[in-house]
Amino acid sequence: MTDTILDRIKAYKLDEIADDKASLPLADVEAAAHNAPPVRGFAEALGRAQAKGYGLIAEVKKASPSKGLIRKDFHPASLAEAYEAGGATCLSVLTDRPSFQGAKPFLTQARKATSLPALRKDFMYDPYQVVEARALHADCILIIMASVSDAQAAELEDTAFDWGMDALIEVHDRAELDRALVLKSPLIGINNRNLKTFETTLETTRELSKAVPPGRLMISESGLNTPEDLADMASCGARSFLIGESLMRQENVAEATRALLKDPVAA
Ligand SMILES: O=P(O)(O)OC[C@@H](O)[C@@H](O)c1c[nH]c2ccccc12
Repeated sequence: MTDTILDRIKAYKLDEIADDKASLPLADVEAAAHNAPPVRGFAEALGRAQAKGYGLIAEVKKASPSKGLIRKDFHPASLAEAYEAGGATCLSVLTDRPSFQGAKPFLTQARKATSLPALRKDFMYDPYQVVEARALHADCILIIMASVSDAQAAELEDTAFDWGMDALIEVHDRAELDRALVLKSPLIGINNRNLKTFETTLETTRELSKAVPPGRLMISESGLNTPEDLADMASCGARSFLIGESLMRQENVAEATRALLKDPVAA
């Protein structure tokens, strides 16, 4: 079978982690994590936001493997400020370089420019990366069920909780959702994009949302473009969203964020 993009990402990520561990031992990363500013409650902020409207995790994203360069004029701190001004609840910052042209300092820069909790958006396999996320000031990490075993997922989640962070558990099909529900985290992200084929359809949230039990906080991820899309997802019970590309393509990001969050019925 030919490799999927996810297989290729995993291969270079494991090499990267080995290199990072060799140049900066875990004890040093832990020391940096201990010196990081206090955690901002990520799940708590989403819960509060969606109690009165929508929760928005706005993504600082320069490029992607499927779309190439998304935004030329790219300054993580000013983009984060624009998101906050437009009403975003949380930030997501890509730290993966080979596929997304991200960088680890982008996370620290974006978070520091706002008072919003921030997600480290990367492909996580090793607890080392979770501690590193906190050292970069992350408040939440991503666990992609499509690319980890059950044991790995539990280990990543435990490490996040040990450091006071939240964990967003990402799923794309029913089997991944069932595995995610064995974990402790209340945050379930339904990715509308298949990370193996890049096919994106909101049908994924429409279908999988039916199997998410009450008590979990559902986040619809990827391929969301309009207030009507958000209303569609909300009618399935997903009132929090992870959105990158459609906002990153706009010249005025604050204005675009505000416009996207407008209730399409009231507007
Ligand atoms: O740019 P979009 O279509 O709004 O999607 C954002 C986010 O959901 C997407 O970047 C994403 C979801 N899961 C991921 C895992 C790794 C990298 C990226 C992602």
